[in-house]
Amino acid sequence: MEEKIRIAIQKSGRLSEDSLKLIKECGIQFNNGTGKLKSDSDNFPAEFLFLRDDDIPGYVADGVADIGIVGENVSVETNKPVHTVHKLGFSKCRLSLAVPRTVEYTGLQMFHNKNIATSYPRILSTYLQQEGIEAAIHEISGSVEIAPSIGLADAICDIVSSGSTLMSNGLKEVEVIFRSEAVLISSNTLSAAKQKILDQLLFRIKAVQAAKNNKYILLNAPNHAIPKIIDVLPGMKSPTVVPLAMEGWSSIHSVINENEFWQIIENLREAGAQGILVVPIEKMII
Ligand SMILES: Nc1ncnc2c1ncn2[C@@H]1O[C@H](COP(=O)(O)OP(=O)(O)OP(=O)(O)O)[C@@H](O)[C@H]1O
Ligand SMILES: O=P(O)(O)OC[C@H]1O[C@H](OP(=O)(O)OP(=O)(O)O)[C@H](O)[C@@H]1O
Ligand SMILES: [Mg+2]
Repeated sequence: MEEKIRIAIQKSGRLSEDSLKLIKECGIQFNNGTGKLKSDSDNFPAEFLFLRDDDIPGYVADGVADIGIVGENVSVETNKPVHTVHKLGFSKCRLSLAVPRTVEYTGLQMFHNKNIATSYPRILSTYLQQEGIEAAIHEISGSVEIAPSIGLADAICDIVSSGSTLMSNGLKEVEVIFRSEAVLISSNTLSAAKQKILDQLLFRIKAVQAAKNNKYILLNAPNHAIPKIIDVLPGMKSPTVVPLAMEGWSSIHSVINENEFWQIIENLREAGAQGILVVPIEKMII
């Protein structure tokens, strides 16, 4: 029988939608109808398991799943023997210490002998130990932000993204202790056949990510401006230059990175570029 890789994905929550989107962008089809907890792909050697995110590192470590998508926060907190294969760039958040808004924050020393509520006791205790702070950690599994207002703790350590949950619970963020994003994790003991499937999947993921981070650019320029424009454009190897029907003009094509996008556009205009078109890239194989 053909070998398949078992991929664990969060059933529903903050990671689910982007995880499914990434799999789809990798061209992998499967049916994840409501309530379905297991599904086979019909065009890639993979089987999907839909699980609670906290259980994913454990399943991957035990070999029940071969690979999985989880937040780094959960992977580090659960401390299971798994390998982090690749950062996926979504579900970005931070783990922060927060105190009631009315408290004047004077520094980490303030947490000495205080009671801190969190769902991340391992990450928090490692951090406090490194910083030489002795505090009591009160572990709770959810709705952590409520703890100070009901007298359960002096402070909290929880996930923050926009900060709006902290704000609506009368809290303020005072220290970031960990930054997280979704990661692909794998078992430390993959068979050679499964490793090969993982490599194929990774190749596709990297092509999808590269496409998102880059844009295809087309522009027109008078031929005398071409050397200056080529200096500005990076290109995958070097820009493509093709003559226009109009004598003395060319069309130049290249690929530019999202991060340097506006600076490059400005430089191109200064160098004499006209009619600049920027289009998204579907997949990019470097
Ligand atoms: N507000 C947020 N913004 C961005 N990423 C977040 C946010 N909250 C959580 N995450 C990331 O998404 C992961 C899953 O969050 P979610 O809230 O869905 O977990 P959960 O409630 O424990 O889900 P489950 O029911 O699967 O156990 C977190 O571990 C974290 O990495
Ligand atoms: O800074 P913010 O943008 O407000 O995001 C932070 C909140 O998001 C997460 O909870 P979520 O909304 O996923 O609910 P949950 O606690 O039920 O998982 C997290 O546990 C925080 O409470
Ligand atoms: Mg969970």
